[in-house]
Amino acid sequence: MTEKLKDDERGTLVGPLLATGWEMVEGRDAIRKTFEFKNFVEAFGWMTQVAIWAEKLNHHPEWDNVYRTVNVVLTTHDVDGLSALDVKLAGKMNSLAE
Ligand SMILES: C[C@H](O)[C@H](O)[C@H]1CNC2=NC(N)=NC(=O)C2=N1
Repeated sequence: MTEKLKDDERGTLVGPLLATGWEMVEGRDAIRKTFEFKNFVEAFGWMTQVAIWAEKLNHHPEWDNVYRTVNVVLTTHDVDGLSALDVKLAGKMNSLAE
């Protein structure tokens, strides 16, 4: 069963993500990041790869895409806050965008 991150876990698990452009969402227990790509095809290709991982993890982003920009919010709806799945998917998104 997925659990909401405990306070003492957040520094070690979410902290490193904040150093890579992720930030806390105001008023939500969620993280957000804007990814910029060379063009729409690159952006959509990345979204496609992420979508496959989201299905594999059964954990899905809240995202929108305008041309070469993808705005992403991650949170775990089942626990109404951040979980290890958000950390895992955020890390995967980062590595797929490198
Ligand atoms: C039924 C299905 O397993 C659940 O709705 C999964 C799907 N993907 C999900 N994605 C996210 N971000 N949070 C969830 O709680 C979640 N739950």
